[in-house]
Amino acid sequence: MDTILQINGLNKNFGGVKAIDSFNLQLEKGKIHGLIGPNGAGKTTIFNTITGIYKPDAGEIRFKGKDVTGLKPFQVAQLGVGRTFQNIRLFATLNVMENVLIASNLDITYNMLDSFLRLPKYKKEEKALREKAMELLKIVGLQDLVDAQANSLPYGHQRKLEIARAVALNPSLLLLDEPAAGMNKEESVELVEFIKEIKERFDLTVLMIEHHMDVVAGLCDHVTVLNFGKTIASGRLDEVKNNKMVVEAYLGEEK
Ligand SMILES: Nc1ncnc2c1ncn2[C@@H]1O[C@H](COP(=O)(O)OP(=O)(O)OP(=O)(O)O)[C@@H](O)[C@H]1O
Repeated sequence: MDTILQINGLNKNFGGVKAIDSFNLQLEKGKIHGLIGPNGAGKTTIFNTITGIYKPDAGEIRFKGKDVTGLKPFQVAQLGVGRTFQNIRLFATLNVMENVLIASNLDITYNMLDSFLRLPKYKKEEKALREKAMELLKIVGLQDLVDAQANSLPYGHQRKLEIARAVALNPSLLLLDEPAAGMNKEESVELVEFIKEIKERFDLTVLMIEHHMDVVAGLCDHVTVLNFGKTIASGRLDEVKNNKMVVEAYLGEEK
């Protein structure tokens, strides 16, 4: 197996709160892994630590074999880790195509002069970026809305646009923070198909935080269940969902 992300003994405290307590994870390339658990369990803190927003107090994060612990967010992104946020972060007043192109622009190799003189290198790369953006927008089903302002889109479309934007950066690992939040049943069924499609098409490995168990069941090969920063179970969803600690901590809340 080819491990893409390896986390060993990760700790993060906020004052007296152990937000992450001795967290370990081994994520194999091409898998979809779920992080689940009740509110405040430490899931988003794990994402923020992987992506360099927080420095861990202890532990190690290796991405594709490289130690990335404590790197800056832009360095982690450049190495191939893309993410979305729990609260959607789009450029609200830019249109759909512009939102995707802005992300793609982190990937360009032409320089200011190429761009100013509109030299062939600039034109060629711009064309390729637009084509990829359009392809992504087709997969998301937003191809007819390229000129629509991001904040005019319905919520479900904004979530999909945010994922398209993260994928435009060419990540190999995609972190999705509650992609189905606020979606109705029909939208979350569509989302499951959409995530499967982009995973195959762009050869992604996915780590996702999700509260909708139908979405987790539809996508995740494995899940890790957290409570108060600690891993209380891990395995396939059907294996862990009847675990006593899990039922008490989280799934029990839904019954
Ligand atoms: N920047 C911060 N400063 C202080 N405490 C924080 C900070 N970020 C998170 N925490 C605390 O760390 C713990 C874990 O929070 P975190 O947001 O990671 O949980 P979560 O599992 O993502 O929850 P949710 O499902 O509600 O998003 C909580 O007790 C939270 O209050």
